[in-house]
Amino acid sequence: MSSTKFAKIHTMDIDESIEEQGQLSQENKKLILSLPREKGWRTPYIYLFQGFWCQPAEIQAITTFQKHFQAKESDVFVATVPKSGTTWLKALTYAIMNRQNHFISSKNHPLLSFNPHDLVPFIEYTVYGKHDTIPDLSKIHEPRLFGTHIPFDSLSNSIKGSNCKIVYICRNPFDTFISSWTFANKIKPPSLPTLNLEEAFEMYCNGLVGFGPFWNHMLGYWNESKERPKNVLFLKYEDMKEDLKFHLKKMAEFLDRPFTLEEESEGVIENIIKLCSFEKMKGLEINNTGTFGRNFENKFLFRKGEVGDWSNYLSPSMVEKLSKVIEEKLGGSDLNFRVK
Ligand SMILES: Nc1ncnc2c1ncn2[C@@H]1O[C@H](COP(=O)(O)OS(=O)(=O)O)[C@@H](OP(=O)(O)O)[C@H]1O
Repeated sequence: MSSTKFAKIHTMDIDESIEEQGQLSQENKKLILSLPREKGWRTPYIYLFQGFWCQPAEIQAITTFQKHFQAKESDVFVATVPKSGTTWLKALTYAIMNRQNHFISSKNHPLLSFNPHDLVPFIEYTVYGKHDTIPDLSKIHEPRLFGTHIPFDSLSNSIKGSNCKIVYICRNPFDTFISSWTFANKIKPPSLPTLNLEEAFEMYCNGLVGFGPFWNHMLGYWNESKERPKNVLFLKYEDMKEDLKFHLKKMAEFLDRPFTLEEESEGVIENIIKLCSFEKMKGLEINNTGTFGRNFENKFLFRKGEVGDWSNYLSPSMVEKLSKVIEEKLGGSDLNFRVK
């Protein structure tokens, strides 16, 4: 594997978050300087890169990933809109994929001692984001499981051209917004002021949010799931909440690991549901003490886990405005959401 040298940048001409987020190569610094930027949610700025908004360190990780990642046919990606059920979907996918080696009812199941983000690492944070050399992925046990928030169009060509599987989840934009806003204020550096609800809401409605606009993110995977249903499975948080058993069976079939009749009669599906439930995961020691990604506390990943909590925050005029945005941006597709 080749290695890339990342030079430490000592300038104030981009923004301080670049220094905070780590080292950038000269090439990436030049690239970032050329991009449109706007105020960020938990970094001073976010940058418009390949049609979506993200932070400098993410841009560097994504460009390295795009250049170097070689997909394998057996790879599985858990792709998500941030704050739409990523942690839950990673846990469910891991449990399904590994149930021959890790029995769901085992007291030593990895999901009892590791946060799902450690078991299914993010491409743009953990796999490429923390390295100043290109990571050697050749020794990872197959099938490899990765997570990502990267929009479909920006996945590496090797993924788009391969037979690997992508499980995607999104969530109604009202709850996704509240989850994103509360999370951003919990994990932002103390140097940044608290982001108020109204300001964050305007940014969200204008598409200015990490990996947004959210409508483009959803439509990219939605369209691909229709074109290549064997490769992209499109899920919604609300549907999973409503009937998880049905969706677990769908996921297992999509991942070529259907539940056998014996497994069904032994209650394997119900045990996966319990193992990955909000209450179970929130109660684990690892999820109260550990950290993930860039040292964010695991406990912030588990807030309420409900459909409809937005109604405790948004005014009628905000609801009207976001409904209009959703209609305008997604109305032409047959993609819609249950919001309560
Ligand atoms: N097991 C389980 N079941 C149902 N819901 C769950 C579960 N785990 C996390 N959550 C809720 O998901 C929201 C966090 O979203 P993500 O996991 O996508 O966050 S992240 O993008 O990975 O940071 C966040 O939603 P809100 O509670 O509405 O903020 C979490 O509470």
